[in-house]
Amino acid sequence: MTEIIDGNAVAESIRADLASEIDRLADAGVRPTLATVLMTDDPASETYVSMKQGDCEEVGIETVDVDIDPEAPAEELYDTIDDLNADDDVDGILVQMPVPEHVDKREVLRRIDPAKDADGFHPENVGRLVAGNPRFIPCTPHGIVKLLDSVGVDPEGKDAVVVGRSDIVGKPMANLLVQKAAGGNATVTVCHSRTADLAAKTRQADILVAAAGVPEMIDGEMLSEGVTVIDVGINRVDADTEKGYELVGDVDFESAKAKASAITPVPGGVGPMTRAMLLWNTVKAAADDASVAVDLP
Ligand SMILES: Nc1nc(=O)c2c([nH]1)NC[C@@H]1CN(c3ccc(C(=O)N[C@@H](CCC(=O)O)C(=O)O)cc3)C=[N+]21
Repeated sequence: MTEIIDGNAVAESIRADLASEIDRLADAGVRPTLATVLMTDDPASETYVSMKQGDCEEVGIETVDVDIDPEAPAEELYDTIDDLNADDDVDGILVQMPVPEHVDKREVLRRIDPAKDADGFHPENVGRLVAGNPRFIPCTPHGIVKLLDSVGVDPEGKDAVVVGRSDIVGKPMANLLVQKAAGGNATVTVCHSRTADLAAKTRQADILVAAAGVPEMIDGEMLSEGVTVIDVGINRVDADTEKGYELVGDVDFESAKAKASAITPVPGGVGPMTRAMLLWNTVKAAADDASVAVDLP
């Protein structure tokens, strides 16, 4: 029987644990606050940001919600970041990606105070992760480590194959899987659009993480029996539904499920975990700032 990994349930349990740590912080007079900055009209981005705000409300994290006209000069975003950095009430900052073309994305990531970097994308935090001394771990790969743990899959000694080398998922995922710490000690192969004979690599996988952003590119033919499949893809494809689209992953679910011992669905797999670990980073930022000890899940 293939286990369907329930990201909603794991995320719910992490939120419950975080909520009790947030109560503990409240006793110490600390109220974690996350600022979200949205500089786009993209409906998917708007949906994600409003879901993140709903999660915050559920666990007792305050939110500051900044909307910037996508046509505004880049300086407006840079100034907003400076203001949020200087605001003692703000613990975590998230600038929703992608930002418009005329904004320098690298400048955005550099500009966020690394101590408030709820995404873990600042070069200092990336460096710390690679050096084996992480502070904020990027939310999607961090959530995937928790999902593997939830089904008792320990990466140690296993062959892990990551498809996709993005800065926000593929690269930090590979780093976590190879690190000398819990959730790591795997043998990691990172594949991408220039990989020759992708299927030969993916068939080696005990753990397959699909994060290329290409709908259903990984199918059962490319997998070996017993693999654990983690599907990071959240692709909106046109469909005859009420919303006019449906969500599909980077994995062809049915054929992959036939080979897998465990697999994440889309939706309801990795997505909810990305949001849960954003809360985790925000609580950590607030606790570190106030020098209050917390026991994070
Ligand atoms: N600075 C920044 N940080 C991010 O973490 C970030 C970002 N920018 N830009 C966009 C991506 C995408 N992302 C998602 C998170 C959760 C779901 C999620 O919860 N999905 C639900 C369903 C969503 C739906 O119904 O549309 C699920 O998979 O079950 C999706 C996508 C965070 N991102």
